[in-house]
Amino acid sequence: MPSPKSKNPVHGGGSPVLGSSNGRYDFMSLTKPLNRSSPPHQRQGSDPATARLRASESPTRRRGSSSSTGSGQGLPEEDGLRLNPSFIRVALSSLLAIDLWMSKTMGVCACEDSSWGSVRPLMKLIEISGHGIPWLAGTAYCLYKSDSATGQEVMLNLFMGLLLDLVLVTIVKAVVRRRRPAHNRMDMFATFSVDRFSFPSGHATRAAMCGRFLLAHLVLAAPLRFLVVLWAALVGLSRVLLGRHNVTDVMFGFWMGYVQYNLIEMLWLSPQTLQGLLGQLA
Ligand SMILES: CC(C)=CCC/C(C)=C/CC/C(C)=C/COP(=O)(O)O
Repeated sequence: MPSPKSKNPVHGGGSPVLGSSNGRYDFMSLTKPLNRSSPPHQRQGSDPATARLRASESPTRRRGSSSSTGSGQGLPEEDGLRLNPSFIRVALSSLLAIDLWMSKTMGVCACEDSSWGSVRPLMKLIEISGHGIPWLAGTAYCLYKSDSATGQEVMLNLFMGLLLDLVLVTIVKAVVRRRRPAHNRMDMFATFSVDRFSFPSGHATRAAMCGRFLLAHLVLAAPLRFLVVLWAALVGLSRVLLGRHNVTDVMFGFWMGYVQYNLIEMLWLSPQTLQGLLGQLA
């Protein structure tokens, strides 16, 4: 049965607020109970004695109660609880709208005809510098060429980190399935089918993870450290400028890559661990 509020939402008294009914946003009362399905005589605590008892209960117990008194005393709390999901939904929708608007506005290199179309080749060069294939191939080459045990250990862990990154990003993309921005041209080099999804940006996760890895294990000189940070930031920025991603894809990607580096440190493969693993395999 349709709720009387959805028929005439503003006539409920109290302050109207946004809420969702049947997937559409309606106005709801802040001061009237929402559940009208049970008749008033079946509601708990409708007699004055029970209402007094309930009023003396601790806030925690009152919060746990699922009924409305109709007296107005416990209502703001209960309504507050009911309103939270709607508020979160409205906040998320607003954030999403801001994200889409910012991403579209910033996608100034999305194609040659775009306002910054002339910078597109440079952005695509930065894109390749954060691609998985050059990173995996370069790390494998350094691992092969390295003649010190420390060098091999570092390169091996970087390689494992890059594989871990590919797996985690693939899983998250497959679960979230967020489409790339409409203004993106799908002319990326060497992509998997899951790369038609945009959340999170694989380039951003790689840039953050490899950036942290380089700073912690390989790059010591201050100017070079600055360049590493600049490179990671440019990789992220280029994803939005090229129209490949929304801003939130890149921000989440940076966070995910940052956390992935912590995972590499936790799972760090020492030469002893490696020898043990290889020994078990042999
Ligand atoms: C050896 C092997 C399995 C290599 C795969 C490397 C590869 C194709 C990585 C995909 C890189 C890519 C296009 C990621 C998408 O990045 P977004 O920033 O657009 O999410």
